[in-house]
Amino acid sequence: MKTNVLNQENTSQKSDAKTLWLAIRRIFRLSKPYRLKFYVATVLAVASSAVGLSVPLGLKALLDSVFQSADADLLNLIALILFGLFVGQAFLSFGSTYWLEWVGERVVTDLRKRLYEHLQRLGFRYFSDKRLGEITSRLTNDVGSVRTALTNALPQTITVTFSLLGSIALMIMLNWRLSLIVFLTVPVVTLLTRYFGGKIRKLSRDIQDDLADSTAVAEDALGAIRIVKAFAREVYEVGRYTESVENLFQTSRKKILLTSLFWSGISVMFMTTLVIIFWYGGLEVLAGRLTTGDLVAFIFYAFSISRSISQMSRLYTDINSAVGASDRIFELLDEIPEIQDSSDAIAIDQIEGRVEFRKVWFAYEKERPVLKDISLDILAGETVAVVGPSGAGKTTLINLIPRFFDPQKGNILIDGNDIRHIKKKSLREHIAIVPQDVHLFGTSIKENIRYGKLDAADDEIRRAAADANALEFIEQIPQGLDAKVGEKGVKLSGGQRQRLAIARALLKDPGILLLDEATSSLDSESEAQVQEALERLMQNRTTFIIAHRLSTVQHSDRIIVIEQGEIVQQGSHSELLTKGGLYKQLYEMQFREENVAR
Ligand SMILES: Nc1ncnc2c1ncn2[C@@H]1O[C@H](COP(=O)(O)OP(=O)(O)OP(=O)(O)O)[C@@H](O)[C@H]1O
Repeated sequence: MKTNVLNQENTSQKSDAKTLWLAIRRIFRLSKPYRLKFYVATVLAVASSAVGLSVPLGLKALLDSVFQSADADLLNLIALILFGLFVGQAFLSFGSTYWLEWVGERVVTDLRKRLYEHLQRLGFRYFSDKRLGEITSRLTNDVGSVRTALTNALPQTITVTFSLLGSIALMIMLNWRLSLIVFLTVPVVTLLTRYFGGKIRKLSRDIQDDLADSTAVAEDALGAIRIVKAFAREVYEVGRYTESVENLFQTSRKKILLTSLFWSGISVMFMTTLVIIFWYGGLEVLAGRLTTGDLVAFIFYAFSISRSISQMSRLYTDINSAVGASDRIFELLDEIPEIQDSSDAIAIDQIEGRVEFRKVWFAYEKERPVLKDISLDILAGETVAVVGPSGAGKTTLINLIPRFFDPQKGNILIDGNDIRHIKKKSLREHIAIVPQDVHLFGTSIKENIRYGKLDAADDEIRRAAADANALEFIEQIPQGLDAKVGEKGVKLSGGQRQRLAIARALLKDPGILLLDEATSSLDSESEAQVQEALERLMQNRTTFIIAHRLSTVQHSDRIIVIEQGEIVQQGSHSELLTKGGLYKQLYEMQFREENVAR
């Protein structure tokens, strides 16, 4: 039983060391494009430590010239040389610091770009499973840790190892018996480092998780500030945030405690060793086996060894911290985008707009199909309303057309081409969505409309705004089209935002239009204006409309009724009313409710 536990510990230590090593290699690989600069900087840093190593020898010569040879000229010369060495060291260290930091910042910039690009490629599923704050935390906080590993930890490891080995060699040359005392501490330090290193790495990952968690909590609440205020939940939200940052504090405190304990332990050990060296070295000088210069040089090397070993231990903890954070970055970079272009995917220039669903099955989670055996054949230019109870699968159905998700079974075709064989970018160029909850970017109204066609000229934008019934209200705003939209468009009403979204879609001029409850949250005056704009937008394109209010979809060419992921009815409004069934029930229920409301 006991051996089993030991074996397990052994294996986990080995695999720990392996993951650590793999992560370091991966972090190091990020600097590949700047390898030359990195190597130059490292060589400069090593040269600077080499100069540092020669300083005690200079001091020894200086002291011996005074105490043993009593030679003033030699003393002057050595002092000059020492001064030269210090100046040289300063230059070398400037060069190495500058270039290492340069490489670090460069790698961080590249990594941020790469992460962001990767995030943009990931599918909907990834974003619906994660909180936004968690993702942004990776872009900001975690990337910073990789920078530390690359600019500080890795190069320092090289220079510290160099100066450690150099000091050891020179020390043995000076007096091997005295050196033995220093070496006795090595196994203890190694054991301590291994023990604390693993724990610190785990805590570092926990810290990054807690940090991400608190960012997510804040972003959640600040993003929904209207709801927070409407429910007067400011104090509650402060409480939620406080709890998460306090958690972070507790984890950080544990890490600080462990790091400081470890550090102080090492420090005490080395100071004790130094005292022993002073004492034993003094005895050797008294016995005539060591000169004063030798002893001073020796003490310098012992200091240098002590500094190198404690630096190494610190570096080990730093690297462990960085690896903890970098795990999260690499995890994100390794996430494979769910929706990818197949190798034979084609780009399409123009589309007619015929949409076919062939026996389509879709599930978000295994064994729980949300769409079941959907078959549809929609003609180009047709207006199709998708109706049904809440949770029936309406949004899911239209989300499959731009490939936000891929069905598990069956195919979707546009103009006879399976959408899996159309380049994703090209497919989405031909589809526009007007959702219920319009998102506006924090730029100008003009830029928000231009999002539909990035190279649109100003007069095209103006025309689109006019056709979307938006120009009138835009012109009442002092800066007009150039007015900035507040974060998430808080300065505009729901109906105004809808009309900007319509202008955006008009500019895009897509073959297929998806309207997801576009008018459901508007009052009747706003709705009339939006409805009119929508009708203009729907002309000559295949349109799918999801609507809860059936009065808005009566004039559609076809109404599809979905219940629990299945198409239960389809036909025109009058056909469905005559046939009876779910549509008639839903319609009569709403008709009664609207009459009561009046
Ligand atoms: N990202 C998701 N992950 C897991 N399940 C989901 C996801 N999105 C939707 N669902 C589930 O799939 C089902 C269909 O959802 P969908 O949004 O398509 O319905 P809907 O008919 O548009 O509903 P509503 O009219 O209320 O908007 C629901 O049971 C919903 O809980």
